[in-house]
Amino acid sequence: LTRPDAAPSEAPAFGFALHATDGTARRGTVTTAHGEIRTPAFMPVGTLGTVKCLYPEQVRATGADILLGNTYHLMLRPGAERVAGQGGLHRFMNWPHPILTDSGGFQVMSLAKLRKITEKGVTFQSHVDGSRHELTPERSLEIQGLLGSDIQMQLDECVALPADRREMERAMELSLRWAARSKAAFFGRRGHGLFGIVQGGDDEELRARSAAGLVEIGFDGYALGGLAVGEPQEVMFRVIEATAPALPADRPRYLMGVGTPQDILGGVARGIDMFDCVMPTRAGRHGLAYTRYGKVNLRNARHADDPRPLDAASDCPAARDWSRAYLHHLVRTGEALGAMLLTHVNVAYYQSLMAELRVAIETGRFAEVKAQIEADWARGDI
Ligand SMILES: Nc1nc(=O)c2cc3nc(NCCN4CCCCC4)[nH]c3cc2[nH]1
Repeated sequence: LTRPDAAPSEAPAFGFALHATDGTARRGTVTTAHGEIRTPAFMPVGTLGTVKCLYPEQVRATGADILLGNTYHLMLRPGAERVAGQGGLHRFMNWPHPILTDSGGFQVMSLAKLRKITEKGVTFQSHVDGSRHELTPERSLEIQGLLGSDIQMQLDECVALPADRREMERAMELSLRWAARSKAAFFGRRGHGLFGIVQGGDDEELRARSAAGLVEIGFDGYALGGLAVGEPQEVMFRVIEATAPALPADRPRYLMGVGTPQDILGGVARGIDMFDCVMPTRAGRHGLAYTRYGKVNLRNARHADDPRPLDAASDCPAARDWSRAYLHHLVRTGEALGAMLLTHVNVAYYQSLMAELRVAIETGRFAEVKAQIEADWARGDI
């Protein structure tokens, strides 16, 4: 197994250092009990304690500093107390680096049945076996503590867009009350942080009230929730532009559930530090590759006799050492290696994009690097 978790007394304090800015783009480092996170950062999603189709060491080799896990899924299977009994999620999945866990509210609304939201919390039926469960701000943090996650998220309510203003206001104000309860319930072991989540839909006044309320309570970092829920990209960017400046510059900013490479590039440009999305892993299992020159659908017959790798210049073996013809064959036949290789390609591409942006901000060349990346995407895969 991996090295034993750092004893609480040795763990460094949770922190964020801002090293450089270029316009509104930021380059920083988050410090946690399980190590440092270079920002801007992309978190591969490991919902059930695994980044699907990859070994943890492969994920690490792509440059990922932190993974995302889900309270909702892990509380149902295998159960938070069971994971704690196995030494916590880091040891359970053999990932000795930082882990962030989502709080479960969003997943309940998108997956569970018979959901009921009250002031106390949310009750729901498991989408797995119909069993009944309750999540409150306090229980969500208890679960995240049992999992041992380094960055814990408050329980919140995310409304789908478009929504009417009263609905967005109600959910935002409930989330703020749950934020205060989360702060009171959070026993942050050394090196562990609690993030508040800004809500307010696409209404800039509600977003400003939510941000101000969270800053008043005080968190180790601030997430922008309620986005990537069906709104156009320009609406998401407008909300980020209205919200980011209202958040403390010396705390990480995390845009939840985002997104495509284009969304991430625009988010970094507007001052976002952390991202997560199922896109690279899910797309890999469906035969879709992300490359420097855009997306390549390996199901397409045009690849059947193409001897070229996806990207001969990549340092990811999956993008460099196999032909498109072979990848096409694996995808068409539904072979497991197809999902494994394309997941590896995609996670490695997302990490190479983040690494390129971190260097661009450090060297004051963000605008020209952004333009070159967008030109390469426009050129397309030839
Ligand atoms: N606690 C919490 N609060 C949110 O407001 C939230 C908002 C979110 N918005 C997304 N969007 C996910 C979009 N994703 C794009 C690729 C296909 C599957 C869905 N994930 C989210 C997760 C979230 N978690």
